[in-house]
Amino acid sequence: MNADDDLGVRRVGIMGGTFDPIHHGHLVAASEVADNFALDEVVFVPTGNPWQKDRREVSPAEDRYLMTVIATASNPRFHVSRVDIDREGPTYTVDTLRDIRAMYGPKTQLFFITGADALQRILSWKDTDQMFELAHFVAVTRPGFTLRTDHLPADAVSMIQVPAMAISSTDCRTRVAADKPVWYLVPDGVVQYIAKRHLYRVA
Ligand SMILES: Nc1ncnc2c1ncn2[C@@H]1O[C@H](COP(=O)(O)OP(=O)(O)OP(=O)(O)O)[C@@H](O)[C@H]1O
Ligand SMILES: O=C(O)c1ccc[n+]([C@@H]2O[C@H](COP(=O)([O-])O)[C@@H](O)[C@H]2O)c1
Repeated sequence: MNADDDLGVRRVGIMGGTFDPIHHGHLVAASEVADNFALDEVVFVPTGNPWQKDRREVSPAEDRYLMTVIATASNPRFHVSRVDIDREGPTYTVDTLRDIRAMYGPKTQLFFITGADALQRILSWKDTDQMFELAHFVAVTRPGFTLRTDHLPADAVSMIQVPAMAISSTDCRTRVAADKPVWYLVPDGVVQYIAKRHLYRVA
């Protein structure tokens, strides 16, 4: 138990991502941050309209949402929120944080989890000053990317080292398209969901 528990403050992690598909890199990142920051829970938030991704490549939101539900179902501290997929327009993290805060109430401390690659682009996101006021940002290491925070306000971001998972959603999609396996890169249920819905097949 930490000091915040005594005051009734709930520590909630937010793992935002396009999750097309969700893979073990996402799950390890969330689990490691939950452990390091004594989080009560982590809410996975699939994007609605990820405006910085190439839209042609993004699968329907309901497929990405369901894969996220399947991947997180076995962990009692992992949850999935529809706030970003149910909101119209481009997905901005400042809106995600406002919506989650409204749902959880003022006695909540929010921790937004992000990989090293996303952190490099974070100053191009919308309303970053407000974003940094709404949550503490936790950046995790990712193979192939340098984790640095010298361009960001010192007290807004923490960095942690997580076990290296050289997995990306892009690589998973490419593998499925080439008829190569994604077993053990993504949870078993997600492998089966991809096959059932014929996701990432070229024809
Ligand atoms: N292997 C990984 N290790 C650590 N963090 C990761 C890893 N993969 C993704 N992340 C982080 O998870 C968040 C969501 O990532 P996203 O859903 O875009 O997956 P992705 O693998 O980067 O996708 P894509 O290859 O389609 O760009 C981002 O903050 C990203 O930096
Ligand atoms: O707020 C923004 O402008 C913004 C711009 C790009 C990405 N994000 C968020 O960063 C998270 C990871 O995004 P992505 O595109 O790497 O899957 C996800 O929660 C996005 O909503 C947020």
